[in-house]
Amino acid sequence: MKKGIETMGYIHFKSFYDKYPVIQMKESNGSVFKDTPSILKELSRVQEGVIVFETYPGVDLERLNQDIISKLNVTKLVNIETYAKSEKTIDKMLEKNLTQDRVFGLYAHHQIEDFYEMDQILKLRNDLFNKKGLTVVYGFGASLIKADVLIFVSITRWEIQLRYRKGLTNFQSKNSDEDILRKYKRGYFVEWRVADRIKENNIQSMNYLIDYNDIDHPKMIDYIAYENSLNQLTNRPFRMVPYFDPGIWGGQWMKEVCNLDPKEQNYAWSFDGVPEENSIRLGFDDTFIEIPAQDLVQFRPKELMGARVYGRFGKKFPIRFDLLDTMEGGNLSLQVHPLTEYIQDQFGMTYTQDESYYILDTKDDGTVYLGFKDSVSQDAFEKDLISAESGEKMFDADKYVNVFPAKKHDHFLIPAGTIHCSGKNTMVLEISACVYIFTFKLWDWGRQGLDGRPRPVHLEHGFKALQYDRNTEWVENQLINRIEKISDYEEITGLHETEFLETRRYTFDDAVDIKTFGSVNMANLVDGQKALITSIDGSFDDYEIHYAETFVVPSTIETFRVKCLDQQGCKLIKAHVR
Ligand SMILES: O=P(O)(O)OC[C@H]1O[C@](O)(CO)[C@@H](O)[C@@H]1O
Repeated sequence: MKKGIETMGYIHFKSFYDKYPVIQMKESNGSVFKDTPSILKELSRVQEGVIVFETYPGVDLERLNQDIISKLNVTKLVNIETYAKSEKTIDKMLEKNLTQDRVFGLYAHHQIEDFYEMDQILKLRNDLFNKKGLTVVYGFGASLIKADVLIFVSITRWEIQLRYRKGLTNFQSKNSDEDILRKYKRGYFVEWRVADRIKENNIQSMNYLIDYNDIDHPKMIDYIAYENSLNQLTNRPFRMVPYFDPGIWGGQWMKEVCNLDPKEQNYAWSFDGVPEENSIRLGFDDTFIEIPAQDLVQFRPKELMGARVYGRFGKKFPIRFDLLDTMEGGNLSLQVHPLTEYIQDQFGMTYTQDESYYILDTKDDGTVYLGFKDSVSQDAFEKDLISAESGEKMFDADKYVNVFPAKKHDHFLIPAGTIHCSGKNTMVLEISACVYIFTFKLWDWGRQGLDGRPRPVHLEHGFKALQYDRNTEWVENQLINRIEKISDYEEITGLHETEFLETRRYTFDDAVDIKTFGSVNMANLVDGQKALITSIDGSFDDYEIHYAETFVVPSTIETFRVKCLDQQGCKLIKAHVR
């Protein structure tokens, strides 16, 4: 270790991990407004007609009104949300989607019109028709009124989740103190689906987008700059902004490797490869605009993912990378994911949560629980879990489930239906299908969640998913280090034949050329301090990535070159859709 560099011992170099990646945009004819005065100057040019602020659920309407709208020369102001159906009517309408469960619902197919008293909206449309002066309509659903100037006011899913924790309510709900899981469920299964449909239906008419993630510093771009940025992103590698969250089993590794706050108790998850949850920072000179990465999936699906993948998955991004840190932490819950037919029938999701654990690091006793031991009695197993859930006794997981030692660079494949969890002292890079909330916890080791309540266990769902024939021999043969050598530097490491992702690992100390196979690729530098991604045909600028960082390569790039910038050599793992 070099003198003067402080480490906790998980890495022998100073981490270059970038927590706030900004993707620098090249010049466009579009405009960027980097603070409130410049937004006001631009919008004040509109003196007649209707400005519509279509706000994503979770945007602070009071502040929007106070800091921006009230500073315009408004003749008539309409908060569209005052025309929404009552809380009771909406709750009744959503009963089937929200269910009684704390976690799982049914994807909503509603449109924004379903949430509004449409006869009153029609009347409002008539009242506003040809009105003199400036009318401003704002709120979730404001685009029900035809705009002369349409502004999307955007915040990211992670920002919404942080606001839920501070008391943000769901749309038309007085649920400030409600269980966070239920608020998230309402967002995930209903509101975000409806909000993304509004974007889908109105993107062609959008004039500006306000990035309202930082409530004190709104920023804005016009449609040309926005469109041009999406185009640029489909032609270059990029990273999404990661976020980190503590958990009951969380560890200490990411603190050091990802440059996080050492005073936090732990970090469990990092999501950095989930467009629905992560964001992208678009760099314009000395400022940036943060947009949900989902915008790129929604508005450039074919270029981003490739025609073949788009044809198969539509506007759903299929690959997920995330980090699970149990170093000096605890075991994840013992869990299983639904089979495809079950997730389709019960929840309305089209494909399932197939997973894999790529091991980034372990302590000497790092483990992965995977598959059943031989001759397990299903009856005894279920009875023991049921009595463990009722608190009668602890569940003896080791009696039923294989526990395999895990070491750096092992790859464990976890097709849906396989009982599993990462043990403590194991640092996992999860490489999975991009479905991420359909986890049926079976046993949580008798502990409480960080909120002091037991975390939700779903035995009934879990029992329907478990595949009892996945025993020790089957797991050893099918799921652990199924490495196929392609060349001196390239190997296929998975996933299992029932999973639609293929993963390839590259070991190199100079440079490698990596094919994308007509699919979007997601990759992570799993060894080496840094590497440079370069274009073979000069179509994009060099892009530096660092140890443990995840990045995306759009399908438009057929082959990319990665140069190792570490004398000790590099390893990179990437996934594409088969
Ligand atoms: O349920 P636990 O114990 O928090 O496990 C970690 C979770 O994170 C995921 O890996 C990703 O969401 C799930 O598969 C899993 O439920």
